[in-house]
Amino acid sequence: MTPKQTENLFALTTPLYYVNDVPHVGSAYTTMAADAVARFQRLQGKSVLLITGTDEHGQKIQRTAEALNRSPQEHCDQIVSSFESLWDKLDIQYDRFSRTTASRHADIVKEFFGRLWDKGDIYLSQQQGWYCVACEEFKEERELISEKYCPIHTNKPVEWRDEENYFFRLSKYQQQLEALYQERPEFLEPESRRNEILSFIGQGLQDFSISRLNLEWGFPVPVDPKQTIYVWFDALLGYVTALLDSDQEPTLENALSQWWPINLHLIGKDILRFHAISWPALLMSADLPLPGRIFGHGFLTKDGKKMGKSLGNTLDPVALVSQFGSDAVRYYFLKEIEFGQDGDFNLTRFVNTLNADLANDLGNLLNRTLKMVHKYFDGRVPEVNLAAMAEDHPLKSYGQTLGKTVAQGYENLAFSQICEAILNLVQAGNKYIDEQAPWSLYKQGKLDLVKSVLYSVLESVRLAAYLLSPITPNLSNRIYNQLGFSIDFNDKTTIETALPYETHAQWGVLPADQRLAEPQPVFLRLELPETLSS
Ligand SMILES: Nc1ncnc2c1ncn2[C@@H]1O[C@H](COP(=O)(O)OP(=O)(O)OP(=O)(O)O)[C@@H](O)[C@H]1O
Repeated sequence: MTPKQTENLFALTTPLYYVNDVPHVGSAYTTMAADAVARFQRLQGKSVLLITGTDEHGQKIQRTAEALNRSPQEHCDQIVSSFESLWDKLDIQYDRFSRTTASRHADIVKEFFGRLWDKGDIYLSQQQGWYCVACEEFKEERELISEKYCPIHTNKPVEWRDEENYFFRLSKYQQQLEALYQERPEFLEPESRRNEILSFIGQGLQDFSISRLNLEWGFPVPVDPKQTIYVWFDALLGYVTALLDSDQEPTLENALSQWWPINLHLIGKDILRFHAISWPALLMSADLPLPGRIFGHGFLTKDGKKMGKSLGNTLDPVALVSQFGSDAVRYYFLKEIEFGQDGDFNLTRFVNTLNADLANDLGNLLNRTLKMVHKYFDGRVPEVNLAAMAEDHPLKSYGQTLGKTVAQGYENLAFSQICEAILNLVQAGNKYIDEQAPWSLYKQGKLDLVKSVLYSVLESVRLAAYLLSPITPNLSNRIYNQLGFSIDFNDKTTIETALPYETHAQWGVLPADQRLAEPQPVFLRLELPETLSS
């Protein structure tokens, strides 16, 4: 296999979402995080491949389609379009949308199955156990709630299964998996998830079935077409199929030639075992290198329960975006729920956070400063001697190190800390301008001081807008435009050259004499609605 050709590539994935229903804010959560990482990596000059898509096979989808009187394919097509349209509304810049019903995916799955078969890692045996169709997963009896529900889907009882299936020899990879987690602790984050998986592996891994009888909706097992390939076997390989260019022959060699191994899989903790145990073991069996890193984040909850399509307790992201805009939704979820932890949604907190952080602290600071620059300096960035500014200047000293801190935050997927660190600069800007009172300095004729104060505040707002741009690209665009730049954070073809991190994440980038636009509110205050409507 050709190793990854250059360090300059960064491939990442969201889960391929089940199409049992339209997406909800939970599906959006992982995708917004993935998009923020992808945008940050582009600013770092990387060529990025952001993969999202849909998992369309299996009993869960077949039953959903039957209940709606649609053919499974027709059903999948309808739901897929709602995912695509939500990603557009949320400004998600994905590069590949992988559908597991694509014919090229069938070729990849067949070839992969063949590798494992030739290795002797697949065999026929009897499968007995409790199956949760909503998870598409067998459950241990001890995991069940009231003896019949899986811990997540407490509205759909598990079903007893007793059938002959093909099995994958997971147990053979027990030691290799243990070694993986010992040698590469960063393979799975956060630490709490890694501990959970280590304890699961420590109990002893069992082989698992990778085919189903009496299920039409899926790919036939290549060696026995009466059986259908298990949805998760096929879904995980959707990440590999997505790596093919549209004009490439669907072979494993082609798929793995450029972007493999994928750098980062972002998932929710519900699908942790599939990614942290089954996926590396399947890849080990196929003699393929493993992905760089998996991050299993927490759940958005409603009344303490995971929001989900199967439970039906979801929040409609389309309604949220229509009412408040995509930046607001992206900022709120990434800032207010620590990535890795669970968090409940609260509409009042949503409105208050956005008004406080983006409308007041950031937006007003820019607005009032711009007004003064228009009044005192004819709307041009005042010229200052940056080198002469004291090293302990509160904005300069913080601004000089912020780019590094924030880059570390994006690498660590610490979105909440990133927002806090940027907000600290903005709040320091507000405090500084109030203390310095440039309007009084102007009256006293201290023009050099006025210039220095206004420049350092504008530069702080610029830096904040730049560093926030992976999370709030439209707000950052508006701020940059008011500061006189004609650069588009949403143009991923030019961003690498027009807005490189190594330059724009520094302090002192705003060019003297640059003409500023007329001040306009960059983030309108939100009103608390009585209800959310689509
Ligand atoms: N409540 C949630 N909080 C955070 N992420 C979620 C949530 N619900 C879904 N996700 C994201 O979607 C992935 C699961 O996708 P899936 O299509 O199974 O959605 P689902 O709504 O959980 O479906 P179901 O309720 O039928 O299990 C998770 O791993 C996570 O990435």
